[in-house]
Amino acid sequence: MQVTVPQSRVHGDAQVPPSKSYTHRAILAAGYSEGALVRRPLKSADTQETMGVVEAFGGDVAVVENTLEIDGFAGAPEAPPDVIDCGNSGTTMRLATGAAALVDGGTVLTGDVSLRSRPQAPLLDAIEQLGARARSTRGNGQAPLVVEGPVEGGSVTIPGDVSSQFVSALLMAGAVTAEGVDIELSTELKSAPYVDITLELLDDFGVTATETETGYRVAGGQTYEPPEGEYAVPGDFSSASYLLAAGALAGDPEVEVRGVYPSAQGDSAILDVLEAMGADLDWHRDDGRAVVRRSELSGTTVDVGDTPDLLPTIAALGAAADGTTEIVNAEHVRYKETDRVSAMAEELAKMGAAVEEKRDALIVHGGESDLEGAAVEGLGDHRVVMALAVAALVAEGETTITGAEDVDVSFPGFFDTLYELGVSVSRE
Ligand SMILES: O=C(O)C1=C[C@@H](OP(=O)(O)O)[C@@H](O)[C@H](O)C1
Ligand SMILES: C=C(OP(=O)(O)O)C(=O)O
Repeated sequence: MQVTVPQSRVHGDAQVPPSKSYTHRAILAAGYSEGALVRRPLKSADTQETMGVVEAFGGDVAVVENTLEIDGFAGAPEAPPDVIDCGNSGTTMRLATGAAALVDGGTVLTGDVSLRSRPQAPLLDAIEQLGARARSTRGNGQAPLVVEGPVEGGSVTIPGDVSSQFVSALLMAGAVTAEGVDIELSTELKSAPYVDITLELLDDFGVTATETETGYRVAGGQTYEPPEGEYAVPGDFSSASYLLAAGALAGDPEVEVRGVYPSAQGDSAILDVLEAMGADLDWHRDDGRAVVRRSELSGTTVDVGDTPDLLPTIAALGAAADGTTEIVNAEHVRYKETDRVSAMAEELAKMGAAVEEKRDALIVHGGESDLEGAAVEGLGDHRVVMALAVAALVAEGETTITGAEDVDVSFPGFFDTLYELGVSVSRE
């Protein structure tokens, strides 16, 4: 699907969708339990893949209105009856690979063309360190993957600068091993707040895991069980970032974003980034509302080491702001659904932005000329599509974006929400 977004003003209020990261973890944690309810889950393409994983390992997931009723596999995933296809979802593949290490038997995992190009080797290597077999069928560290368990637990050394999801996967699986898992990081950890999300979610399911001086540790023999048998998912700050950015660039005069309560989500930093760029906003933390008014923005420097998913949004903001925006510590942002550093450089350039790409940084020289509507590509990446739609709000004329259906990965109602905020989006 291609969408056309005309230069527009936005006004009104919008509810953010539930968090993708918490939903994935809650579904799998319920899978590791005897059974649990997950309230207000994100229903999207990626979280659907994680529901499939729980079923593949012997659990059951029923969608009943706004709740997932999950029968778990009680810490003992069964050998899946078929190949597990994780679609486009890196989180699903990494968390499922961790669970596969517990299976007394073999698990084969694959995904779409994007996911089959993303790095998995450090996780495979960690599982081998725990004594199981874990291979990439092509020997290139990418899916398809074959994992043959079971592991009993133990110690692993793993780099932290490729994906934090490897750590999250080992912690979630490690809790139900006999011996537990000790993770030593051999490099600095990127995307660290996502491990904090994992620790918080584990705690909510009655599982203890801790940060150590050199990494993380989870004791074995633990049982997943949320209080009262249920867990409610909070709102998603990565998704909120597009709506907040839309308000700052094109609010007429303001947009109210609802469902943004203080959270372990690193991407809540979007509010600080917007303030640093000069946005006029109020974050009412107690009632989870942020009101953002159209503002003259100026460039800033943002380190996205902790917040890789904000890069596309910040790049779009930078293209419309005065002065230079430097997005640094961004090398790991190249290992996503697409290489987002080069994707944003190329697509924003088509809209007239002056963008410089470095291996680990994206430098956007905003305000040198006005953005112009253009034909741009979503490149199979939901966040690229949404960030380009935000830039389109302030680009002269109209912008067409290909692959707009990819928003289904994390924010299925994204274009409906823009429409409700007053943007005459057309789809073909
Ligand atoms: O664990 C998670 O929920 C996620 C971790 C991050 O990935 P990396 O840890 O691979 O950077 C993030 O980019 C992704 O969207 C979601
Ligand atoms: C990178 C992302 O997700 P995943 O790693 O789960 O594919 C994302 O949502 O931006």
